[in-house]
Amino acid sequence: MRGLDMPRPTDTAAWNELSKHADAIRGVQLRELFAKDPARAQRLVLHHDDLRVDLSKHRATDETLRLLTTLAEQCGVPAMRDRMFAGEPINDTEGRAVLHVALRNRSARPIVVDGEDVMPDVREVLDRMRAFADEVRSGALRGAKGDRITDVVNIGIGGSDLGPLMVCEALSPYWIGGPIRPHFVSNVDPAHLARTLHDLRPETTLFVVASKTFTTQETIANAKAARAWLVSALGEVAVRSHFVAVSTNHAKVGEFGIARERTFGFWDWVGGRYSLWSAIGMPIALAIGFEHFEALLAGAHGIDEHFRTAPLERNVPVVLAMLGVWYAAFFDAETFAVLPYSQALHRMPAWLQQGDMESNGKSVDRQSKRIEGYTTGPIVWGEPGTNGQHAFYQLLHQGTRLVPVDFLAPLEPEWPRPGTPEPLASMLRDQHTLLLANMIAQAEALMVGKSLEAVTRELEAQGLSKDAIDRLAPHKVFEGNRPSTTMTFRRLDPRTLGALLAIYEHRIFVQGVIWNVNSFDQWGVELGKQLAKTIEGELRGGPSQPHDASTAALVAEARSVIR
Ligand SMILES: O=P(O)(O)OC[C@H]1O[C@H](O)[C@H](O)[C@@H](O)[C@@H]1O
Repeated sequence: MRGLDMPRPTDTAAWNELSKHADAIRGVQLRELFAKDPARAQRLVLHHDDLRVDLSKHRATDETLRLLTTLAEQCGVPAMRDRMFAGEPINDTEGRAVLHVALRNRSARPIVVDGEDVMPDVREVLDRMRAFADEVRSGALRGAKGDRITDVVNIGIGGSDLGPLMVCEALSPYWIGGPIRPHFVSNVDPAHLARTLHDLRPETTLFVVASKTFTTQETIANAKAARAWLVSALGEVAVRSHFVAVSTNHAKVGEFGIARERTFGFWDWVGGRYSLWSAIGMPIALAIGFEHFEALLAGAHGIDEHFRTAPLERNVPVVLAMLGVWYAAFFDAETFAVLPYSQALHRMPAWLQQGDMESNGKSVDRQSKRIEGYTTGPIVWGEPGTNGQHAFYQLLHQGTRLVPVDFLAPLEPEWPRPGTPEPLASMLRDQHTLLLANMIAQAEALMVGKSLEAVTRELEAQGLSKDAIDRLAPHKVFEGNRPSTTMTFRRLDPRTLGALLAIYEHRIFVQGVIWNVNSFDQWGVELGKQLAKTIEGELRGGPSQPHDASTAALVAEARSVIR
């Protein structure tokens, strides 16, 4: 066995047992489990700080959870987790350590990569971020014409966009009315940049060019255009005071013209999709203030410690991961929906899509063999409640596919804020009550369903004929038995948000170990980038390249309209 070789899940004894157990449980209704054992509502709940994770509505018994924990052990989850924390190069196709946990390590524990503690460097960058964020927020550091900076535009894509964007949206009560408004430009579609700049003034705008590699086509194109916008208004000299960079590639940043003292670094052991905790979090620190950014880190660190030390059967990310494996392996679940009942978390599904699908969307295992006999990462999707209810919940309730879902909600509303006048304040509070009622009801409806008898009785009471009832009733039946996790917490503050996000990151990690894939490379994004370069050349008038007939026709059509 090579260093990182882990057993294929299907070769373990636990998988075999789970497979038999799944056959036995498939016909069991959650309603029956609750009727027989109401105490599961208390027993199958995990806690971390004020986070309550209700697992009782899963198609799982104590025996299921025991077997899933055994599978985690037999697949080497604890060993791999310890290797990650120990700074070993577990991203073996790129020969890199995986240490986003070091970025939020609030303890005095050193974290060593290649014999060197990385914590002093981490702390140094955090100190520089603090100093910079404080100076911009206080107005000590101003624009080229002496104006206060009021707007920060993050230019980045993928991991250099989704994390900070999602966090800034989630924590908007911490910046609305404050000194800095954050904006995010990611798409190479010029509309994204142009529309964002339309409402901004160059004198008061700071650009954060965020790119781990500083070679990403979209980011460099947007950064160059933003620079042209600034220079045409304020001259070349303004670039110094209106641009900062976040990157691991200092040489490329220098070529772009951003000085070293305006560059905030990170390291190749930070994966792009795990980087919001690094200097990639600069727009967060600028918008909400460094102390709140630190609270976010502290929340994530709390989960890191829990993940590292809690027994597997009480370990929140481990149990959540294993339930995901359970449905994918034995219930043909192809997707996984994240449904935050919190408008603030509306970009969380998008962030998680990159985190999960770029990490575990693989079909070759750690032994470089094509994966056979099981599926890997699910399709991740979701929208905030209650919007989703009026869009796709039909399929969740009555579709032919099983979709495990995570419901998430803060019990306290973020609005009204202090000072909101009545009667608006009580109306907003009341809306939050409606929001929670909907979430709890949806989880109940998915699980309990509605039987043919109940539907028939209802239709009879409405006076429908027997014929009409026979025709209509089956359409109104809800099978139920559809599983969900419900995660509730007191408030969506930076600390709780940090904890939530870290849970999902480690969930991805654990599933990657079970499925025996390297969750930390992303070769699957390369081919499209490579082909786009060739086609770009053709669209710009370069010689035609060999393509299939469909691609060649599209290239020809696009060429005919491009000036
Ligand atoms: O931060 P950058 O180097 O600009 O990379 C931005 C993104 O681009 C790539 O396509 C990767 O798939 C992502 O993992 C990454 O987050």
